[in-house]
Amino acid sequence: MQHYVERDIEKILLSKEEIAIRVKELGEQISKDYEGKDLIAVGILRGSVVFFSDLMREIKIPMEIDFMAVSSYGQGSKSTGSVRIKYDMQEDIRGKHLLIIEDIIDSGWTLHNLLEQLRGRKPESIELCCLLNKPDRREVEVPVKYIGFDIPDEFVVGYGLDYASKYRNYEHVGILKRSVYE
Ligand SMILES: O=P(O)(O)OC[C@H]1O[C@H](OP(=O)(O)OP(=O)(O)O)[C@H](O)[C@@H]1O
Ligand code: HPA
Repeated sequence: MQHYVERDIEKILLSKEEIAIRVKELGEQISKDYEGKDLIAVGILRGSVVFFSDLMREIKIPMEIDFMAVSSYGQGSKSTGSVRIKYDMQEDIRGKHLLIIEDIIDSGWTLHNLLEQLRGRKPESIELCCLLNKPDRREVEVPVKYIGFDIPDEFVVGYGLDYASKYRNYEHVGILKRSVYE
């Protein structure tokens, strides 16, 4: 059966096979960097769920997991200011090494604002891990230690990423046809 997403995408940007190779590399790097450390990985809902579940299985050291859901104020023309926490993590991160897992960094405001808030909770360290990075869209500098892929300024869906809450359940990352959103 043809996947419904295929009707609406221009082309596949990253196949599930390419993604799997890169996710394995990231998992190996994270496993080395955090060996002997108290690691907690926190996934940002909802876009990161597919990446998160694949990545955690490539991390070969003890770890905790948790989740948050956030939204930036002023979506569209995303502005400075705070991020609204819609669902907070359940674990206390004081003294732990926190690794935030995101699907994509675009303007950078979501992660910039989230970092500000989480620093106040006094984790031992905080690092960011994003599957996708759109460097051409950045409005604020954000230190992302682990990046899966730099991608062009195109709207992408699949592997957890959505447009209007659809397309998350597509196994590849595809470029959405402009006719879908213009
Ligand atoms: O760098 P920025 O310009 O701030 O954009 C990146 C954010 O936008 C997306 O979230 P979205 O609000 O679409 O929520 P979702 O994860 O539920 O899809 C994505 O998951 C990041 O959180
Ligand atoms: O290209 C994208 N796709 C899905 N969600 C996003 N949020 C920022 N950029 C994107």
